Amino acid sequence: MAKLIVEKSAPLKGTVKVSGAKNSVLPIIAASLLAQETCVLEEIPGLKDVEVICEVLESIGAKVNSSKKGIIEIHSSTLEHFEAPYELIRKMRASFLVMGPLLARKGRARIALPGGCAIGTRPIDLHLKGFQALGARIELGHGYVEAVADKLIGNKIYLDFPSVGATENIMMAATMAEGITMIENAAEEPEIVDLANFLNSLGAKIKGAGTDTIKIQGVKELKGSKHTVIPDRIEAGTFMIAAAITGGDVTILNALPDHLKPIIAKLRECGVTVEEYDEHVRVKANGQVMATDIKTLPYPGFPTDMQAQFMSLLTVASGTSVVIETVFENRFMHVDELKRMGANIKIEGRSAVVQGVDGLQGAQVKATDLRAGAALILAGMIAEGKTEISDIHHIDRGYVEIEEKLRGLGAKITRTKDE
Ligand SMILES: CC(=O)N[C@H]1[C@@H](OP(=O)(O)OP(=O)(O)OC[C@H]2O[C@@H](n3ccc(=O)[nH]c3=O)[C@H](O)[C@@H]2O)O[C@H](CO)[C@@H](O)[C@@H]1O
Ligand SMILES: C=C(OP(=O)(O)O)C(=O)O
Repeated sequence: MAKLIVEKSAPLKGTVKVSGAKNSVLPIIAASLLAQETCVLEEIPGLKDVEVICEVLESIGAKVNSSKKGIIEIHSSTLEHFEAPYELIRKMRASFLVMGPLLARKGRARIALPGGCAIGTRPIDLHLKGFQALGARIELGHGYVEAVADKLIGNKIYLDFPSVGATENIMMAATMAEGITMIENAAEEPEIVDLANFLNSLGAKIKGAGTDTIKIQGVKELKGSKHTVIPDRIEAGTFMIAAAITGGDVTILNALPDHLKPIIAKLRECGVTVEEYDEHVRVKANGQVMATDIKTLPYPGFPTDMQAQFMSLLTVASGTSVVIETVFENRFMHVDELKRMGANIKIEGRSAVVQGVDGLQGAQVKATDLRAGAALILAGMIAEGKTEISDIHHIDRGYVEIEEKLRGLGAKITRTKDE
């Protein structure tokens, strides 16, 4: 299997451009199933996950044209099937996001249960609770969940936790339900706002996205539209840490400071300079990084998807940091790998206590999940010697041309070919 080889690099310098957001594009592609006319999506990142969701759409009967780089055209006027098989759901949990649109379009959806993954058990109870509240009957069996509804009817739905996926799935299902749906304790992530903006461009009537209460007035039909996906705030955050950890000075283009508030605040607490502009940020290191504490929370709190990368930075900070993971119950898989590189980290329940060390050493390590993989690249750039990262298919799920982009900033990183 291919590996990434990372060597100790000079301070990163220069400019890098962030791609469209993975976590926006996946629900938006799923939402295209709701449209009777063509949808044209722009700023599409060339990611493995995007290929998988397009395969899911095609398996349902949508026509997907991705011949132009960065643009996808989707035609969903006729949908032949209402089922997404295990082979596709297994590849990517976010495939489950086709359930809401299929239920709205076909009155029926049969989707393989996604199951857990390296970062937690990741149940879908809140998605199902929402569909039931809209009038769907839910049946579970043989590893599949089936939802059926002659007609969806708007309702008030309170989410026990502001789940991103549940908010998206319910919002999509409700676009064509009869009457008004209110989602309370909804997720407030920028990707929810992007999805709502896309749905509204198709003719949906959604208000309040980006707050904890989303109101959806059902409409009869959705048309087509053209939409540009927002920048990936997690990719931007990863480059920000890359600048900070190597003692560099990097300008990150296509990065919205408004979406990066907790990352900017925490980097400043570490003593790093962050300059904010309309659509870019500049990150400049100022010598030794200082320890700080982090607690992951739903947006606008510190994102769980940046926890592993920030921890890499804290491994070499002066002093002791505490990192608390509250969103996923098992998102510390990178800790053992960082410890193999000489980090001093102790896990106590949902907290990791990171005692800064003078330096890291290169080692053979494994990307246990997407962001764990990104964290190891960051650690590899400051470690003495060579770091060899295996299982990099996880990294390719969420980062476009990561080694080319980092090399453009002066990093020493190469990919070995598949054996
Ligand atoms: C494709 C995508 O957008 N992925 C993101 C999305 O994942 P995803 O949408 O899966 O994350 P959720 O916000 O749903 O999950 C947050 C927490 O809620 C729990 N939960 C969720 C649904 C449910 O029905 N029941 C339940 O208990 C989960 O197990 C987890 O502990 O948001 C996460 C939290 O910001 C990010 O880490 C992921 O990168
Ligand atoms: C956890 C992540 O993604 P997904 O929900 O697609 O697994 C992530 O992007 O870090």
